[in-house]
Amino acid sequence: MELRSRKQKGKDTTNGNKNAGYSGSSGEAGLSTGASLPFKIFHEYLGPLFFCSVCPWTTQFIWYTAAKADGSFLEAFRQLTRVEGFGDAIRTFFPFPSLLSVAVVFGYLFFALILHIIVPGKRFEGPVSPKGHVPVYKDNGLRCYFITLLSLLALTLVLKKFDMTPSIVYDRWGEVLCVLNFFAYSFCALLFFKGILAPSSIEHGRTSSFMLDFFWGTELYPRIKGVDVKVFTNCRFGMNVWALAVMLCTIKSYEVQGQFVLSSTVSAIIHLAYLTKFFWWEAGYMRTIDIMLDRAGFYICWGCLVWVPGFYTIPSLYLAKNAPQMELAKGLLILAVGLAAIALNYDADRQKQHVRKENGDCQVWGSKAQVIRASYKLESGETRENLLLVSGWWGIARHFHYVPELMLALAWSLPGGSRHIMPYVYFLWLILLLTHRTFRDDAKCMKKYGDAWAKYKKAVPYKMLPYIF
Ligand SMILES: NC(=O)C1=CN([C@@H]2O[C@H](COP(=O)(O)OP(=O)(O)OC[C@H]3O[C@@H](n4cnc5c(N)ncnc54)[C@H](OP(=O)(O)O)[C@@H]3O)[C@@H](O)[C@H]2O)C=CC1
Ligand SMILES: CC(C)CCC[C@@H](C)[C@H]1CC[C@H]2C3=CC=C4C[C@@H](O)CC[C@]4(C)[C@H]3CC[C@]12C
Repeated sequence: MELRSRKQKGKDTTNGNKNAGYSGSSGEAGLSTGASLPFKIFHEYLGPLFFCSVCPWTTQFIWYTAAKADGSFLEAFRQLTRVEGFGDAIRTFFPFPSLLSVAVVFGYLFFALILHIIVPGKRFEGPVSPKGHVPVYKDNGLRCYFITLLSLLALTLVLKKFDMTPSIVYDRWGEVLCVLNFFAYSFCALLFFKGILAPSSIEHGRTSSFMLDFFWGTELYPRIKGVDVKVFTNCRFGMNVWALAVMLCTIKSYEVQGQFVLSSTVSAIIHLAYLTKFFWWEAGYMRTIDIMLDRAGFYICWGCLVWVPGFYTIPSLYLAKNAPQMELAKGLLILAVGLAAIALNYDADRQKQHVRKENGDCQVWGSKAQVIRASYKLESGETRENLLLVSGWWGIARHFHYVPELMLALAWSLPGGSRHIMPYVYFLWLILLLTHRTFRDDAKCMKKYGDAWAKYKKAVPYKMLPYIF
């Protein structure tokens, strides 16, 4: 069972726009009163409405391109122009789910939930929130991940005895995404009301816009029956389904080609190394923007329930049917670059956390860690202190660790070759997401640390790449 939060459940109906907390975890989505009206309308209504309506079409279109148009967006668009009216478009891109697809989705949701509840893990605390809430978690991510992957391998062997294959899920991917959409939308609606009517902690609130509340969420750390919602949607569901999808696509590629092809195998190994690293470091993930800043709304929850399975899997979905031949030397080089980038990205995340754990009393790259002691205030007025690392990876640029993140994404896309743009779409998306994130994080830290952050910015002036950005 998920451990209970240390802080007592509390009520706070503060308008999310106007919270004065250090990080704006409750108010970050809101606007300062000085924002112009068109911007406010876009930010609070049109933007969220756009994402909530366009994103499901995007993931279905991706599936359609991989499954029905040989990975060619041009061909998929050509076919799109042939559909007659909105109803026909819906039928084409949102295939009516079979019983099997419903069983696969709900069966896996149930499996993941049970696993999360019964698999033991060490208790640990997340960072203190602006209102003083300290979320408590159990560290069982890596165990759940390995059990999940082993279960798929066992299932594959059992099905083989009956001349069946789990890659049937790949063949029904369009339907699976439809079921996931249905579930994710309903779940986000439930979370919206839960955050207003029965919040799990003091970190909740509303803005003046219903659309923004649905998109961004009404609660930062919701729990249902003791289970942390974001741990479940982001880690137990999203990241595990990503790994399962990579494996299913590799099995599909094996069936299509009659052998393991180097290109799809290299891409799969880099993916699985990355995902294993993620679960190894899962406790650290509880200290990132997704958890500290983003509430449990459409963005994070629908994102991890549908966008991760439907969009983050693009290179694998493409390679399942279109894996090109690749020379051994090229494959090994890509593999080496991908694994090195994963190690580098992990080391940067680890370095920052290690220095804080040791209170700066440690070595970074062979010399004493250079730090800025940054104080910040909780909404209660209580003052706390955090260390900002100024040496090591964090002295090169303020988000230098995003560079290896991009490199590894490129490494698992390159095996797709140069016939189509499709395998690179995830990489292109990641450039936008991470660039935007450097601005979001700067704004968040400036608000939290003030002068200390300004001092860090002066010492480390570049956001991601020295002399460039
Ligand atoms: N594939 C994907 O879609 C994405 C992957 N990622 C990956 O997820 C991981 C986490 O990234 P992300 O969530 O963006 O968060 P970061 O790891 O960049 O963490 C940001 C937080 O770290 C703290 N911090 C910032 N600078 C310093 C410093 N110099 N010293 C110590 N602490 C500092 C601040 O939090 P505090 O309040 O504690 O001070 C800041 O808000 C990365 O590996 C990233 O590459 C990230 C985004 C998308
Ligand atoms: C509504 C959609 C258009 C947007 C949804 C975005 C989210 C699904 C993603 C936003 C940030 C992403 C992540 C952040 C950090 C991560 C750590 C990394 O090691 C693994 C990946 C990830 C968990 C990643 C997952 C998707 C997001 C939450």
